[in-house]
Amino acid sequence: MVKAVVLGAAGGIGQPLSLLLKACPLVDELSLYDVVNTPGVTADLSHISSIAKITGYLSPDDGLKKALTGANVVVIPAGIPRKPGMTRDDLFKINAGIVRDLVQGIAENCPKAFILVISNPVNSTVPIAAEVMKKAGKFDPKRLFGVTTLDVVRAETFVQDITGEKDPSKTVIPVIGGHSGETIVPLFSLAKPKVNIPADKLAPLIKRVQFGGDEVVEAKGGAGSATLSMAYAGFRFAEKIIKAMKGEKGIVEPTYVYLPGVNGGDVVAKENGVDYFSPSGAEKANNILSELDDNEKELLEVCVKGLKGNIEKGVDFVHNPPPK
Ligand SMILES: NC(=O)C1=CN([C@@H]2O[C@H](COP(=O)(O)OP(=O)(O)OC[C@H]3O[C@@H](n4cnc5c(N)ncnc54)[C@H](O)[C@@H]3O)[C@@H](O)[C@H]2O)C=CC1
Ligand SMILES: O=C([O-])CC(=O)C(=O)O
Repeated sequence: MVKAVVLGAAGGIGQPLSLLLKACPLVDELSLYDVVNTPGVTADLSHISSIAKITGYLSPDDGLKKALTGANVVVIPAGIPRKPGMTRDDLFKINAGIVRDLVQGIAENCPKAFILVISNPVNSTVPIAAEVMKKAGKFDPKRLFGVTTLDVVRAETFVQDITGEKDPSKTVIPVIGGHSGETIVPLFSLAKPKVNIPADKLAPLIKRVQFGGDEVVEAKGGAGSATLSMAYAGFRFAEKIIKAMKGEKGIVEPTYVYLPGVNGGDVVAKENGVDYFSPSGAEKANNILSELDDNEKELLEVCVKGLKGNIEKGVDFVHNPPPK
């Protein structure tokens, strides 16, 4: 029995993500929660003739509790998106508190659920979620994920200009690190099947993956950031988690996790000097750092420097919250 919950379900990501989950035959029950507009989104999706039974709640009258009770997968796209000129870290002030409070709800109502954090800045909101779960004595690092799948999807898509591959999703590109600018490290040298990227095209390709989010933010001109591609990516990751829950083996997908608590993660943590990082797989933190080429090693150094500050900021927020 799979009960999936979307927190922030009425938003730009929340709506199409809820649509994909509603249509997914692996989901038995789907519960939506938002502070606005959940009844309308729920009524609309409820007319779709798929397996998932759908319910929707607003914040009053224990809405969060009702949505979360019995959940085993919770996806969180709640929070404000960027406008042109902003960094993801600029969202911290508002989104940190939103994620903290929603994860507190998870700790109280469905502590064993898999938690998939989409809300930015992911580099900090995942440590926030971990600290909230730790404080509640409910933290299981194998059940908390920062969703970085959009970076993988972008790497697959953008490299197609070079490979000419008909189906870009058939080229597997590990993307490690975090989820903002230079903390995103695509590893084109480890692409499967191998890709030959001309020297003059590699740096712009890497930059495009790292700053792909900005491309959408600029194009939307103040109306938000990636929503549809994010819903696709969020669903792709959620579906893999559901398949793993149902016993499927061999699933490999980069995702931002608390390394010391995941299989093989302690080695990756020690080598990088950071506790939160996206290694190359969710089920097992494959240590591929020794396989990087010299350029990728340099990118990784820059990544780790950026990540350290983002992680500390998230951890500190839970233990020393700013005055309300
Ligand atoms: N991880 C990733 O790769 C990506 C992350 N994002 C992030 O996802 C987040 C959401 O983006 P959009 O859907 O475009 O924003 P949006 O503004 O369209 O939707 C956010 C939704 O969250 C709801 N919300 C706000 N506070 C809430 C609370 N306390 N409880 C429940 N719901 C609450 C809002 O009412 C709204 O419906 C942003 O922080 C954005 O930066 C966006 C794209 C990619
Ligand atoms: O760029 C943003 O703010 C949204 C995001 O995380 C992305 O599209 O990768």
